Amino acid sequence: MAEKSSKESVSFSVDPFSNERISGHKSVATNDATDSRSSNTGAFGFFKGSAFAKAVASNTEPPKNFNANRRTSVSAEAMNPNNFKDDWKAPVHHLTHEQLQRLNDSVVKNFLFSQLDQESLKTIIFALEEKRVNKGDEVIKQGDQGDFFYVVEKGKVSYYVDGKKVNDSSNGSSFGELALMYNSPRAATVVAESDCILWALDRMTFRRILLERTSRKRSMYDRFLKEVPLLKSLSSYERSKLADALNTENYVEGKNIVTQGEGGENFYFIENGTADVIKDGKVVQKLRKGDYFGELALLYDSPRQATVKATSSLKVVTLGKSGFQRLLGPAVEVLKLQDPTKKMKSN
Ligand SMILES: Nc1ncnc2c1ncn2[C@@H]1O[C@@H]2COP(=O)(O)O[C@H]2[C@H]1O
Repeated sequence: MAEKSSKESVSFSVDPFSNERISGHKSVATNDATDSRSSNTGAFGFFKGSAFAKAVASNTEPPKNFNANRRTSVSAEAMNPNNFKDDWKAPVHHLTHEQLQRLNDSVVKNFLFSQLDQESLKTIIFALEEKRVNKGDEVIKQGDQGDFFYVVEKGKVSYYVDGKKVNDSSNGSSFGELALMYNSPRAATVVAESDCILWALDRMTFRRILLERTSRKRSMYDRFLKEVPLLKSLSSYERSKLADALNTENYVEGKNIVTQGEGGENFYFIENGTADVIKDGKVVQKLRKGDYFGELALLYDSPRQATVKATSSLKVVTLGKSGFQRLLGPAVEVLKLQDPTKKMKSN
């Protein structure tokens, strides 16, 4: 297919309090490779210092040749992102300052975007398109071809497979990745349970920027998650969504992972190695592969109730607060029932 190169002028010199739209104006196809983009970080004082501000206001070059509406045939794409053709262009949408503010406050905080480099984050931000749907609207129909991946800014959606409700999700969740990842028909119907604000990301931008990470994480954590007793009640799809949110950390023997009295942001599973749980200077529990810790601070918004120290070289899988509340599903009830501080009191 003959591809045109494009040139777009991305002007960031807008009044942050105006409703003026910010972005590359929708791509204008020309054969001129020169770039008239300018950036003005001053306009982004609102998001000062954040990864979001840096991504949005960065001077670095967005991918060349943005093109809003190109649709690549499914069969032409390989699963391996390295095999993508290099003439890809992400769409660039106009975003108001108010939209950017909302993205900054919610969607961009999603773990899916948290470890992206600045350039990728910027591409994603401007490729996102706001979609408002009403209660009862069908956002995705099972069996259809996949076009967009969605992140829920606000509202609740339900998932139906063969007419039967399988689960639901709300603020901060995402859906519609399967058909884009596997070039398969939509695996479920997605219906808005309330009026919703969604952000849609086109399939090619999803594949170019999020596919590899998502596939890698899902396959990397799948075997381990299947073996964690706490997660036995999760479906394989719920385990996949959980895997998206996980990260790995390594500690040397003797290092504290969490410290009694401090605040807590993460929940941990031990992937390899051993650790001691130490409360008021006394070892109260020994942990090994498949065990978890760090749940109490997140369940009750309390300081860490004990210190956890690596007693060998230790590899842990971490889950942040928002994922913890959203992705552990029925396992959260199990965590509450198994609260070790309650067990200690009743002993
Ligand atoms: N149990 C489930 N099985 C399949 N898809 C699900 C399930 N729960 C939620 N979904 C989401 O529903 C989406 C429908 O479109 P996709 O198949 O692209 O991706 C699917 C998932 O993101």
